[in-house]
Amino acid sequence: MELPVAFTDYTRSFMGAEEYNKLAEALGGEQPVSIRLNEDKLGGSSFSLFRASFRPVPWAGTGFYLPDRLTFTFDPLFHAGCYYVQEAASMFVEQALRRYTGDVPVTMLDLCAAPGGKSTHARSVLPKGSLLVANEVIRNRSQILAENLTKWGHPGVVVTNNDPADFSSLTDFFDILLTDVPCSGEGMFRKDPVAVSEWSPENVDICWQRQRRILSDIWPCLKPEGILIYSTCTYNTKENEENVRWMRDEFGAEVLPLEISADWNITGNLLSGEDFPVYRFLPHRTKGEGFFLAVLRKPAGTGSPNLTFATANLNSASVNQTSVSADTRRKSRKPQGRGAKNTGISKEQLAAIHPWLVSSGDYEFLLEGNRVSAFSKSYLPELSALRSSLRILQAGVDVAELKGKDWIPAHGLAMSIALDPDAFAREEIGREQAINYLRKEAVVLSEAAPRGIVLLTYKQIPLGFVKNIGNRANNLYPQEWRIRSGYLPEEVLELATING
Ligand SMILES: C[S@@+](CC[C@H](N)C(=O)[O-])C[C@H]1O[C@@H](n2cnc3c(N)ncnc32)[C@H](O)[C@@H]1O
Repeated sequence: MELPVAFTDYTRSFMGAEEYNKLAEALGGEQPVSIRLNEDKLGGSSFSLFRASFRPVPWAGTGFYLPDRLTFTFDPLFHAGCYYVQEAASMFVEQALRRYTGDVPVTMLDLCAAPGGKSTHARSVLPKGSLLVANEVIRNRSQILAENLTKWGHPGVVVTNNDPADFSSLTDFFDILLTDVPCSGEGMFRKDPVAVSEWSPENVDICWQRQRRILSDIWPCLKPEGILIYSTCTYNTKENEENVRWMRDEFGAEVLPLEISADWNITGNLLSGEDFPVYRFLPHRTKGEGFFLAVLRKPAGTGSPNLTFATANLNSASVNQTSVSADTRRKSRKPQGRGAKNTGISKEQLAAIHPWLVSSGDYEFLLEGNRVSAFSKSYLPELSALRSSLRILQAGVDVAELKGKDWIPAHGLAMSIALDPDAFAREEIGREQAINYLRKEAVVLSEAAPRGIVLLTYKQIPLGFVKNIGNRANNLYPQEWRIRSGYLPEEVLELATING
């Protein structure tokens, strides 16, 4: 691989020639393939099977290296949210979450979340009863984020589409912040040739300045003693150690250690004269791409400082917009609840869909026009506060839409782990039919199949709904998520096959 000369010179200067040469050699080598399984959907037995057959990613309880790339697009279990294809090093976020969350539910913001690798991961690792807000500033990427989180199926998620500065009124709101910031992407050189062609020293400078602006914007939203996890997929110290040092000095943050095993071959601080704990993954030492992570704690009892960060090159957004106190926030706009007025939906109609969720009493059923979603009652004040400042794409489980007199269950419900398994008639289908269904083509079920709304399953995992009218079944799969490729590879390597 031909690397930019300025990158080579700079990286060699802080890594040393020997280490740099090994890195450069590894960048020309093969990329490992890794996935993270969804324990909530697959259950325990899949994990033991995988552990017996594949090498686990040592720092992630549900991560595995695969010998070959699965044919993800044509694997129904991929579309059903049973696993996420994720680069192994970035699964290290799990160590930070496990070390600094206990058993008590937390409110977490994943600020730069699309396409959703770390959000889906965090959602699997956070203490039970926690709320995750997953945000992405770029509109079309936020749709992909929402899709991936819907498929992952956890009900305790809000997806937003905002700039970091839009969070400014949510002071002292989150217990955990994850800032997996946009970066110069040196750690992706092996995976993505575009990252090499787009690299320049000027871009590194733009990146570290943008990262500081993002951090300044979001820091006030962290509660005192809250935890910020900072990560990049780049090697240079400007976007890594120097930004962590800047947060330490500017915000009074404490840089925290993680427990790691020597076998993981993680590299520490490479900034001369500093030894605060940071965690670097270098591809010649660990099986994965380049990754950097540090954990910082906000000092106790400091009200949020009014931080501003100005850069010469960027339009810096001020964070000093009008702030509301936590009390005022809690009194703000209440989401429309059960039996809300002016929707034309009666309490009786709404009651008919409550049994579709397990523990339905834990949820508030929220109406928007003819659509109903279910959101945890424990987080309604937080949802109100989020609603008052952010653009929310989805909150909780999308349950159903009333069409005429009939409730049509939403695809989000089929994907959700909150779905009551006995709520709908089920029909198990084979691979070919599953692919047709995911292409949103017509599906014909067996003569014996039940009529009406039927939940299709593949290997007993819910794939989505159809309305079976006998000679055909109307496909209720979301049009925008359908498999567009008409091509079907002759040999398909899917999770179900390699999982025995
Ligand atoms: C490294 S990627 C995130 C990857 C994601 N965390 C995951 O694990 O799948 C960084 C994200 O930041 C978003 N981004 C770009 N500019 C941004 C900005 N100014 N503020 C916040 N996020 C930004 C990008 O669109 C991108 O989705």
